[in-house]
Amino acid sequence: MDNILEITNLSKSYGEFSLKNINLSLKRGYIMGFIGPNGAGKSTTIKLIMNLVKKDEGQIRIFGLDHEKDEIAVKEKIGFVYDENHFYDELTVRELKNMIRPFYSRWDEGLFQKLAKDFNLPLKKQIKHLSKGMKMKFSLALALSHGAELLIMDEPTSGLDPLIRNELLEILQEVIQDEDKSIFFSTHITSDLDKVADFITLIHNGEILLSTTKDELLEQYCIVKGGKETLSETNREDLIGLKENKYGFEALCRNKREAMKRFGNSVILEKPTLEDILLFTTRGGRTNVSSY
Ligand SMILES: Nc1ncnc2c1ncn2[C@@H]1O[C@H](COP(=O)(O)OP(=O)(O)OP(=O)(O)O)[C@@H](O)[C@H]1O
Repeated sequence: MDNILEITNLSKSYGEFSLKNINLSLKRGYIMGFIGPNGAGKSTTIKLIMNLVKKDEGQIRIFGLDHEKDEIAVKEKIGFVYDENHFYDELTVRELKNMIRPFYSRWDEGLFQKLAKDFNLPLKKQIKHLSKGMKMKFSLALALSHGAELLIMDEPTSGLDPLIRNELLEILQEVIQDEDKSIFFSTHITSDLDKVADFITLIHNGEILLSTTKDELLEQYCIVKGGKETLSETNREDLIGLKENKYGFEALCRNKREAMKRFGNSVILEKPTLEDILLFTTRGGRTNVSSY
């Protein structure tokens, strides 16, 4: 297996919040969606990968290299696209591109010009006058023009209107046609991932609750709905995010076959969306989630 990103036993503590023993890996040529509610630890994990904050423990290997010791070599091949205005506001798009370009030995000016055209980037406009969607596309054009093999994107679609979001997702799908590239993409908008993600990693309270292929997740998990009388001490053990009221219950189950065996025809089994999986696994109440 050719892992482009491999995180092993990563921990980081910030007083009240801590990332606990994070393990995940991403293969070359795939898109991983990194989902979790607000404050789950997504940005912290990304900052640790980018070596913007120091880890307490663990190992992060990117392209097989250590992210601290080999930082320069690693960063040449990473495109970091994130959701804050990190640009010099007064510069124009062209001026900023010219400032960034010398830092990358593999810069491809022809590709930048092509992307600028495809994305309709206004080269003469000051950064401060770009819309959020345009800033995101500019950031992506910079990343692709320096030959990034791994795109790390922190909430790239948040705050974008549905049209621009869709456009951005289509661009990502095109990027991934090049089998050498991989994308690690954090979001709390799960519908973005329905379309593009190959793998899903879910983080909650600083812990990875699951990390697997999207198809496996959507095929194996199911929502169980039924009357209260169908719940027993044994069959409730496998239920995730169980909600009960006086009429009945609903919960998520990790294994559709197991749910069929346990409940038979007495309940309704529904196919969950990624959003359902996120909501059931992270909401209060009884949870029972394995770490894959
Ligand atoms: N520098 C810091 N010092 C102290 N606490 C921090 C620091 N950075 C983040 N935290 C805390 O760590 C927790 C996780 O934050 P993080 O930004 O990683 O979450 P997130 O999953 O990206 O959330 P969101 O979707 O809201 O951006 C939060 O409780 C946050 O307050």
